[in-house]
Amino acid sequence: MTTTTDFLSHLNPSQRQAVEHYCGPLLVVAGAGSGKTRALTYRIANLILKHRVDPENILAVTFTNKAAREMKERIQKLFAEQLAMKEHGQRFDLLTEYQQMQLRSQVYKTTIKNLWCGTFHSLFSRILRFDIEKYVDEKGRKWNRNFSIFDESDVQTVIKDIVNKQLNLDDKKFDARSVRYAISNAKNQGFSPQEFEREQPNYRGRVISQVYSCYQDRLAENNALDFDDLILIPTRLFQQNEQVLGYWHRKFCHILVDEYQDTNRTQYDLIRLLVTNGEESKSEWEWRNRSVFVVGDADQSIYSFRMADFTILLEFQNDFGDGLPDADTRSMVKLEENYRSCENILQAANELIENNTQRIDKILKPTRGAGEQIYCHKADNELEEADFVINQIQTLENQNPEVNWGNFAILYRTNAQSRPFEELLVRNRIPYTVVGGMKFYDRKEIKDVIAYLRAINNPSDTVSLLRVINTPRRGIGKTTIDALVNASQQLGTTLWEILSDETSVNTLAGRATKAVNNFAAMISRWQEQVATLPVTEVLQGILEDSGYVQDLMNQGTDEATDRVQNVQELYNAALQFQEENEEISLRDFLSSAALSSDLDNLKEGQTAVSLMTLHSSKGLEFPVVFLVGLEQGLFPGYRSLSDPASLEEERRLCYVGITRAQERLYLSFARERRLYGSREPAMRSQFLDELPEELLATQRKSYQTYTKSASATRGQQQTKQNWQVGDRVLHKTFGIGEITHVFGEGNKVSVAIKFSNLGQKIIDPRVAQLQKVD
Ligand SMILES: Nc1ncnc2c1ncn2[C@@H]1O[C@H](COP(=O)(O)OP(=O)(O)OP(=O)(O)O)[C@@H](O)[C@H]1O
Ligand SMILES: [Mg+2]
Repeated sequence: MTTTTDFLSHLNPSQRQAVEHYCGPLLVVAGAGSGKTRALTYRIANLILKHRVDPENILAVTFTNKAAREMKERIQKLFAEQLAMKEHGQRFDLLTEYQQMQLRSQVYKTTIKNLWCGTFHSLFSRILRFDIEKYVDEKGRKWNRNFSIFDESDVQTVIKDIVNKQLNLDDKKFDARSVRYAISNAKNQGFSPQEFEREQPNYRGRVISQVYSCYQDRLAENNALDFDDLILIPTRLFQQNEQVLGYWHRKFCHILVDEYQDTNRTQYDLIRLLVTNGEESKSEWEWRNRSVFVVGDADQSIYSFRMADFTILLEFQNDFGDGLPDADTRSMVKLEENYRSCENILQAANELIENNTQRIDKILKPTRGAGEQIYCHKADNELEEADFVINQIQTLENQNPEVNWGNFAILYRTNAQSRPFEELLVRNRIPYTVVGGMKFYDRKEIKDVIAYLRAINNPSDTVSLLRVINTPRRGIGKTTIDALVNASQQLGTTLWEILSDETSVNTLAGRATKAVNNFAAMISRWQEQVATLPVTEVLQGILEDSGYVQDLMNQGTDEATDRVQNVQELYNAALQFQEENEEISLRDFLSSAALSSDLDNLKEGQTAVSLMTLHSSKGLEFPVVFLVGLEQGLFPGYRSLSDPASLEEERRLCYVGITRAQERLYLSFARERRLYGSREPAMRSQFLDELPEELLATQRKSYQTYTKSASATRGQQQTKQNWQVGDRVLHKTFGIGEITHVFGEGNKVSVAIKFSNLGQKIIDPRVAQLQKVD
């Protein structure tokens, strides 16, 4: 008979030490692929199985929704295996399908559904659905439980409106994007508009703080929150209200955080408040039956542009170990074996990251064989690079029966790089997903339908009402809408209060009176029914009543048919949501929709090539990885070339990319690239030069075939000017340097020169009047 802790045999001794840790703080630091996430997952299982912790008392924070789902699936599997032995005396995989299904559903009901496991945003939006009514902001404003979550495009709409109409600012100087970024930064640092204004030394900053203040007014008027609020407001609420904090502190006795190196200050504040109940430190006694367990790798900290701060990880032991004897030795575990990547890949990653100065040295030992060499491909341009990658994918897929499309990932620095790969994948009929690209929930038709649901759920949500009031067209024109909006602004009421009052509508809406009244009556009707009907019925009902789908069908174009299918897919999502969740009200569905991304659609074992930015690839692994666009100015990015700290961040990003690969890694760069419109010569990334040469193979054969076809389309190759790699040259400003690359042909030639103090620069020799020196 198997015991309940048998699953611990899947762990090495250090992982086991981490998993079996029960009370107090514990930090697990280790390099990529060393089983940190596995340790965290198993620890949850161990808390429940061995220490009999109620799943409701566990809070597990992951970096993506996909990671949360995977974690829950793993735990479900572990538990089902345990139950199989206990109830049937058999291994799970030997049971009948029916028995397996029964066990899984039993585990789901008793454990998984009660576990609080998700991203910071999803977990804390759930907490706000309980408690936001107890929160009061600095101006005394309140929100109710049905709050809407504004996504990026809602936020941009609101900001544009404030800049252009409310404050009459020049939208070139105060473009919505940069203003939004500044406001988001302020929020991530925990500043209210007033606090932010006090920090501003100049005119621009003060104007932005004014926009911030108006923006907060709008959010409050709409009973809405943005993504940053989902973190900031719980922090404030916890600081404001001891009882609320006390409740959640008592509830979550065990808190676990994955990817802790990418936590920002406000997220950290939240965790700290929950762990300590707002007290300075905890004595040994107070840690009884309580723990905080975080795992991370400072070398994989890649979100500093979102204010992530890996010193939070480095300070963990001081932060939470205060008041404990020998906190230093007791509260940290290091993992040193890498289980993911073949030795060559791992060695390349290790050598690369050693070039960073800001790091703590750590050991990462291979457990797998050397594997293949890393292939480095030099392409003529971005099209030929894509050609190379897709060819390799096809060849590997054809040659190996056990390989499927899901084994491949193409990773790039910026989203804009995906297009040539996508085009070739489509042309070759290879299934693929773009992770984190155009999100399903960003599509127009989905946003329209969601806006209907949001307006029903939260009638104060003017942004949503305005989106659907005349979609599909029902004869409510701009003049009527303006009149209604103006009236609401002048009276200081919500738009809905005007719309739902027939007398006001009759006075204001002119010829559109009937249409407006019908629209308002339709929304009210569904508002009344929402409490008693499942989401799917509300959705179907509003789609019929509003004529939205009918209108699309009448259009009869391919595009409209696509849109109808997407709306159908949303219905499927609602259905799935109802089947999977306990809390199935419309507001919960809207929260989950607002927080999902395409990353969620990538299911385990799915057979499609994955395309994503390096940032989205964190925590994932693939047998074959193509890391493309390794060029100076692209990766590392242009701005980081003159800023050592951000160069180190780019290097960490490269480390993340390399360590996603399990068996094969391909690196590529192009000599010339068209990006954002213009075609520019490019130079191989310095990161390539930082990798051990003996591990790299250049694919001569395929390189030659590809260059042949590419140059054939361009016509005869012209001879280069007499500049050659290795030439020593004198530049009138930068002094003497050595040519490392020659780009372009004929009179379009440019050269890369390495200057001893300045690094490499690309220069047009004619403009710079370069002179050769001996
Ligand atoms: N003790 C072990 N024995 C065998 N395989 C293991 C062990 N621990 C982890 N693995 C496997 O190694 C791979 C990497 O594990 P995991 O994703 O947990 O690493 P990680 O440290 O979280 O990586 P990252 O830093 O990229 O997030 C996974 O496929 C996992 O199943
Ligand atoms: Mg991990």
